[in-house]
Amino acid sequence: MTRHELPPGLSASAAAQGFRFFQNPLSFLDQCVEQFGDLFTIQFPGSRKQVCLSNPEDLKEMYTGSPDLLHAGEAAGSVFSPLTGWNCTLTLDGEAHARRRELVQAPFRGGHVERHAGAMYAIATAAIERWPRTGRFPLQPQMQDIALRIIFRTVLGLDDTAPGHARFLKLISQVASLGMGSKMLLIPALRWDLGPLSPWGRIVRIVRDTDALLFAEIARKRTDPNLATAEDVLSLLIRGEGKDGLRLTDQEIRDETVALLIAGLETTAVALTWVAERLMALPDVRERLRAELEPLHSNGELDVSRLTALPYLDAVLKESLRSRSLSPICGGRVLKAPMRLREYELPADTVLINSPYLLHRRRDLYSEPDDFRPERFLGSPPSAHKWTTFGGGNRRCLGQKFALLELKVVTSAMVLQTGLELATPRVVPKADGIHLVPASGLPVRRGTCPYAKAAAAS
Ligand code: HEM
Repeated sequence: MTRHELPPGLSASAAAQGFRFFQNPLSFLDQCVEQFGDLFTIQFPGSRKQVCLSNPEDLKEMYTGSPDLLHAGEAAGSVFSPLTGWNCTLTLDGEAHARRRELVQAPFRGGHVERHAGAMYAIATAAIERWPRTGRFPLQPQMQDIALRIIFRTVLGLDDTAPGHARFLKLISQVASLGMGSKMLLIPALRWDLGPLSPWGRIVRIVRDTDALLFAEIARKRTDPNLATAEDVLSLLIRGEGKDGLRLTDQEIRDETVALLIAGLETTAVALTWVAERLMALPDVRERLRAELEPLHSNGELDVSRLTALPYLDAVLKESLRSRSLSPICGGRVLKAPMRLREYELPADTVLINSPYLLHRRRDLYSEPDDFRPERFLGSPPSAHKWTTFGGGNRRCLGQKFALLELKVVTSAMVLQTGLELATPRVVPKADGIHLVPASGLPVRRGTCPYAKAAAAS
């Protein structure tokens, strides 16, 4: 029997659900799954009803369904459009999305991405050198700094020698953290520009200032004699040509760049922090990883071109991304027509969301899910709808290859260069905007590192 009905959900008001979710998203989701099973409905203030999926069969339907029925751009745009606009890969849908994605994906394909490995390694090793030698310090801001400098260099083609680089770095880090952290983006009713001191007014001005720098950089690059050979993403977007022969306008390049900053900066920084946490908490894993890296490391130099071939490093990262989900929920799709899912006929305008947190902890998919076991992924890559860190289907993360390379390079630099130790007995995840981050920024201290000693002695 077909029913036009949503799966069950909490009877609390949207405001109460929103409050509880932002207080503690994990216990909110745990309670829902315990009460209703792996398909339930939630609602937050000012937003549509959301059906939360964490079963691989349901996720397959969502990720492989028709892009005309399932609008991911509309879902993303309802949150991010104040920063990105509605005309970029992240917020477009249908044919326009497919055409744009083809163009913007080119710099993130194999071949292009690997060329950034050397720069990523140089940035990571220089940053690690600057970490405090004594005492406790929070690791998360350090990882944010590395991810920021990597994106500045590889996406914008800029480094510390660029005029005004410090202000540019500050602004893009503010835009990226707004994208991931601001409740005003998640709750449109809070968006009131009451001047530069009001919370939304501040955001509007940060975006305006960043735009001025981005447009100036696009104009500079267009006349740069090195444009034809430059490998940074911005230059490739300027040079890029779609199948229809069309090129991106300055406004479109600006929107795509902001979308890449929002999608790619905080995500990678948080992932790096959790990988570091796992390695500090699990010395056996760390030592096995160090042994795998050793043959690639001589005279203080690492052969980064061989990192992508290391099976244990790859498995450690995938297991870290499984066991420490960056976002409790992600990947919204707005239904443009009713959709059948199990015994439900979901009405148009419902939003489907994925909970990687719930999916990646399913006992029927991952035995003893609380254990950290990279071996799960050794020789058997994660299957599409059972491991959804990067989403799926036609909206799968466009920067996945880039992100995994960055995780591999920075993690290797960290394992080889430092003997980092946890400076807190218990690491608790806490919600920060749409991300789960270690509480207190993950306090750490430097310990001893055999490789650092060898380098100092030689
Ligand atoms: C560990 C790091 C990262 C994680 C976990 C991550 C995760 C995701 C997820 C879950 C989605 C939504 C997919 C869906 O709805 O099916 C997404 C989309 C996207 N990501 Fe990433 N991401 C990461 C890094 C990056 C980086 C480094 C970039 C680029 C610099 C990037 C660019 C994008 C873009 C442009 C989209 C939108 C794709 C589209 O709608 O067609 N991401 N990412």
